[in-house]
Amino acid sequence: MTRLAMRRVVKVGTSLLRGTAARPTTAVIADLAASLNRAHRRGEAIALVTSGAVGLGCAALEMGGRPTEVEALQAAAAVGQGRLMALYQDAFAVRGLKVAQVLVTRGDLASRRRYQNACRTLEQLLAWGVVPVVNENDTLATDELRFGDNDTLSALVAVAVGADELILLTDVDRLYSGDPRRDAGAEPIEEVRDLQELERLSHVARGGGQWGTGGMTTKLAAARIATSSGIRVRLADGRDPAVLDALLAGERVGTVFQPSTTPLPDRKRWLAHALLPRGSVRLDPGAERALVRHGASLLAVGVQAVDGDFGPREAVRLLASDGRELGRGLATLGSAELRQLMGQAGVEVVHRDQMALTLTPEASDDSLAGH
Ligand SMILES: Nc1ncnc2c1ncn2[C@@H]1O[C@H](COP(=O)(O)OP(=O)(O)O)[C@@H](O)[C@H]1O
Ligand SMILES: N[C@@H](CCC(=O)OP(=O)(O)O)C(=O)O
Repeated sequence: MTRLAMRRVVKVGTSLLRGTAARPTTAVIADLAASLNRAHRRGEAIALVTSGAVGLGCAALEMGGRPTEVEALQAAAAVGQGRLMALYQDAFAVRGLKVAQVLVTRGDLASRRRYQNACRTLEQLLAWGVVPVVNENDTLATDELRFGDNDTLSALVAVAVGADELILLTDVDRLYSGDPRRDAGAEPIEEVRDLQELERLSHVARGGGQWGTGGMTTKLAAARIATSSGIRVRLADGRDPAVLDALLAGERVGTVFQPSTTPLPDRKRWLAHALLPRGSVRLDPGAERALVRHGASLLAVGVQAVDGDFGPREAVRLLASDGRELGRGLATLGSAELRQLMGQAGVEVVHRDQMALTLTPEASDDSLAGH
């Protein structure tokens, strides 16, 4: 069935939600509700990914800065998350819109079953015209199973709902060639056309402000996940309420990251981006060419090295001989057995159907040219 109405995921960062003396958090959320309501009335489906639990918790607890200890962050999030939802609920209710709280951890989305569950629940909420308000379950997430920033989470939510567009609202008006806070000569970048250009820009990204977590680094990682899944990404300044209206009207504001014209199919999106790799397998140039150019399965004969400790059917990173990530997949063999068998002919390591490559053949050709 083809969907006619636009489907968008809007991510609102901590830097924005904390508000300022001139525009407090309640005003930020009221403006968001007004803009999203206009899109909703046009029949568009919207999911919101919101930060702010830790920030609002800290404000409620009258802390001067963001604590560094995990317990304090998790406890502050428990205080702030309820407040955050109350603010959204009130602001949206004024306009007759219903919201739903959805809290997830990285571990939830890495499990195929729970990921599919999340997809179904989100789909049901959108079908009811309810706005899902998604955040990481900060209070329970453990170090190895957490996102930490909401950029990556928002990209996976966009993948999960099959969004057309992901809008990242933050406190800077677009991507620059350096952090504009520190580098006055940083040049604006208005369009990133494809994954290769995105890879080339990875060095421009720096960390975030005092309250934000990932800065531009995680926004570019989110753009990589979304665009390789066929989702357009727009990065813009949410401090001016008119900006979201302009974005929702399709106007060119901020930086646009164009979607891949050859997006990964559904299941492979999950394989490539939601799975948590337990180790990595390094390929020789011949194996890289066979996978990237010819869509072949990975055989032990092309494996140069095995890192980490993984069992059969667990996720691994597939690396080129120079360390570039080619993609991810579910291993047929565990790491111990693979170490014994690597270099041998006729042994399958990752079947092509259980593998998602995120490096384009062109980018691979560029780097293989030296071999
Ligand atoms: N290349 C860059 N272009 C634009 N902003 C950058 C860049 N590198 C770092 N930044 C910083 O990233 C910040 C936004 O990230 P962050 O504070 O994590 O916000 P959020 O809470 O919205 O995710 C900006 O305020 C800016 O100072
Ligand atoms: N889940 C956290 C948000 C983490 C965070 O700050 O992310 P980001 O807004 O991407 O810098 C919270 O609600 O406080």
